Amino acid sequence: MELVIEGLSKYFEKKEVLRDITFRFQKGKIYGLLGRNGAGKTTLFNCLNRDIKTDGGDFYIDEAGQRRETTADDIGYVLSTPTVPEFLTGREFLKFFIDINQKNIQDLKSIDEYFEIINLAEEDRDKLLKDYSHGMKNKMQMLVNIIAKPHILLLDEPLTSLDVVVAEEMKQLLKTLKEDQIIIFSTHIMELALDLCDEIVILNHGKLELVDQENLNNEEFKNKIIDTLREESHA
Ligand SMILES: Nc1ncnc2c1ncn2[C@@H]1O[C@H](COP(=O)(O)OP(=O)(O)OP(=O)(O)O)[C@@H](O)[C@H]1O
Repeated sequence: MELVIEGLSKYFEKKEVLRDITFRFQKGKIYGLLGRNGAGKTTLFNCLNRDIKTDGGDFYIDEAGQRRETTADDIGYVLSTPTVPEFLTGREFLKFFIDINQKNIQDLKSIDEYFEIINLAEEDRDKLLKDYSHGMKNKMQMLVNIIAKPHILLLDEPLTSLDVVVAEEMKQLLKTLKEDQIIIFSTHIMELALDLCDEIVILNHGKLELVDQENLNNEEFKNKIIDTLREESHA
């Protein structure tokens, strides 16, 4: 399975944020999406999630040469600012999510087993989501996406608010998920991208560009990424 983007463009008034983007993302890989502030990473995710309209181009799923449109079920989107129904407890939210998605969930587990995946303390499971910390809400968002296992997982700066232990657990979890999914992960943290991702993709001048790792060691690769990102500031 591949997510194919062809000639995608997006303007905000006269500002061209995404410029004729063409790229193929492959199943089984975690892609680190790097770009400077305002480069258009969130805009790209919003387009792929159909939250905003594109101004040109197309994207679709290619399954063994068969082209099909993406559906809402294909895509999971974890926002940097988590949005959860604040009036529900963690347990009520999970139960509701599982109830409405039951037919699509493989290997259904108990609610508490799901909480164990994200190491949410027992005392927090019956608290209202409005009283969860930013990191805890983020973990809940990650968890529903882990349960639903969409074909394409878009993660917009998801680990930034997690403490080091949880971030490490999430990284390991993402590595186990990637086999069946395309994971696109935007981050400003270069070490995280290098550590977690199979490919590094830079959003530069409104275009997506794969950074070829060749035989570079981590330090050289890092410098190459910074050089590419720096070039944009002179554009
Ligand atoms: N709804 C909108 N209306 C007008 N301009 C917008 C809108 N959304 C985003 N932009 C502009 O599009 C550009 C890209 O923004 P976007 O949020 O996609 O960047 P980003 O790469 O995610 O940035 P960051 O890393 O800082 O989060 C910015 O110049 C931003 O001001």
